[in-house]
Amino acid sequence: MDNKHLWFLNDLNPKQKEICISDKNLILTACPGSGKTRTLTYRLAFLSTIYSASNKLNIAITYTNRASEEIKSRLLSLDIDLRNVWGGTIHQFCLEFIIRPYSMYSKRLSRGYRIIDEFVQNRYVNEISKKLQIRLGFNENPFAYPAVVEEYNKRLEESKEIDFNMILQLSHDLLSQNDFICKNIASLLRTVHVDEYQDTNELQYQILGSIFRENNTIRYFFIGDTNQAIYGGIGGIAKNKKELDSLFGTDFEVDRLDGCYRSTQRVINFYSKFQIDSSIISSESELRDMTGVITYDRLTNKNNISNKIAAIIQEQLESGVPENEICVVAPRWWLLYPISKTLRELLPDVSFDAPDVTPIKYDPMNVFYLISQIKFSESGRYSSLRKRIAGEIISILLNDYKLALPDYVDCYFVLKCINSAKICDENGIETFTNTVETLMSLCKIDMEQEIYLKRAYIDFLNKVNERIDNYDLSIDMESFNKCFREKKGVVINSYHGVKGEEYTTVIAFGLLNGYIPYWNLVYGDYNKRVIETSKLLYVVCSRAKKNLYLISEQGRTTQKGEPLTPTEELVAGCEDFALN
Ligand SMILES: Nc1ncnc2c1ncn2[C@@H]1O[C@H](COP(=O)(O)OP(=O)(O)OP(=O)(O)O)[C@@H](O)[C@H]1O
Repeated sequence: MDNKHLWFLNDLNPKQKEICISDKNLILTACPGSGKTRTLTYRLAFLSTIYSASNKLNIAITYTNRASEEIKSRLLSLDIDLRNVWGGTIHQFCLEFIIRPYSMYSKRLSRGYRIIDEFVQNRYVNEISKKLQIRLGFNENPFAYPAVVEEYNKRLEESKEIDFNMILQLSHDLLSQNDFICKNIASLLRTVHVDEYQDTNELQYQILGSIFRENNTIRYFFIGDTNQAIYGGIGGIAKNKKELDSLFGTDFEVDRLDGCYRSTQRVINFYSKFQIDSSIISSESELRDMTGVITYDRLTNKNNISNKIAAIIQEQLESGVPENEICVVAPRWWLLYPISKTLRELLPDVSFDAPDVTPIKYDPMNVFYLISQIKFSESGRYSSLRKRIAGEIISILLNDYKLALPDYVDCYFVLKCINSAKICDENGIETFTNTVETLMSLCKIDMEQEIYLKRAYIDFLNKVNERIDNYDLSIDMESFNKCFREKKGVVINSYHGVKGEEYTTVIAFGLLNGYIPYWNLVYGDYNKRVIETSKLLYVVCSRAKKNLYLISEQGRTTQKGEPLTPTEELVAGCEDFALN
């Protein structure tokens, strides 16, 4: 391969480059900002370039859709052909490579299935608990009751439904009972990269291991940071070399990246106080020696929090920080929604990339969500994305619902049907129902006969109507278009949602016992509490390049009216640090 095609490798430091072109099975650990994502992206670019004539796939499994979209857009900006690159979450991998192509080998899936979302799951669980006369307490997990689990599973099986978690279990079952499936999938792959591997759960490791054992020429890369393992509560584990060697039946190399290209040394020194496996991190950033701002505010009252944050944003913008380099974070979405609204009112000239309460909730595995995404997003733009979504709609109708579609139905046909459906400016729901009816009729699908598809449609409409009622939303087209509009500006997101991202200025509020750590840890094992809380603080604070504004606001209370107090681990971390 001519070196000029690999020009992008010059953007890496020698260690990153060595890892990028390595042909070993590797566990790569590194501190925040050390270039894990950059190295992973460039490795995909490298593999795609040197094996451009091969169909074998280079897989990147990411924790979130946002992360995989980020990697794909970085690859596109490097002008890399994405044909032999696949990126997505482990659930998407299982659906695309295991469940859809091999559902006929599963008793549970062979007659068709639909994936239910949280809305339907909650409805079922509430109905079942009521029927079984179980009164659920605040925050109580209904699945802790075996009778609920039994009834719930029975109900899903009867109605040919599966939930999100079952995707993994059913994939695992398909692989463990059918060696040929593992072999077939293994023959398609060249490399598998698992980003944020510290958040991988046991079942996910087993799925990946069983594919690898059928073809040990696949190269596996596990990339992560154990200090950022914030999903331990839902089963995330960073397996060590010995465990991975034994599961994959191979010899993994362990390597690490050092140096942080993101933050000032001062920010690093601050967040290092929350490190679990202590190691010294040096700044390699151009900002290295800058002082920036690190403050901790325990005096602002919750009623004044929007004014306080608006003033910080204003000051940052005036000092030249661009909008998209400022981020406001909180531990819970319900804390963020009201702030987004008031910040927009207080700063009408500023754009926000903020959570909006919209009629349609993100649910990319639902065929009706995908139909609405095409109908309500701008039609002239992102033609390759729209084509991909149309392909996904066909795949769900064929594979999940087991429908027979006429031969002429392809991506272009689906797009044409959806685009041609009548728009009703004052009524997004009517526009949506027109669209579904047009598409189904032109694809010769009789919804009255397809009861499972019909049920999914009704559930989708019910959810939209419920959101409109609960949040008092408008039903005009603008309200629906807003669901899919690309957002730009000051980012407003949750602590977990900003993992992997970076901003010049991070403003974090809601740093209170009960929110971080959450109640289950406040009353649980003390050591566990300290570890989990420190990891979350580490993740949040390490997003900042230069400025960090931390706020434990006053005036918030428990449901019983007890005042919430500042997060203890943060108070201790700030004690001997020279704050501004
Ligand atoms: N060799 C390098 N030279 C210059 N900048 C770099 C280099 N490597 C990484 N960076 C920059 O450092 C920043 C952090 O990189 P990246 O996001 O890949 O880190 P990370 O290890 O994935 O961080 P985190 O663990 O927090 O997600 C990015 O802005 C990236 O472009």
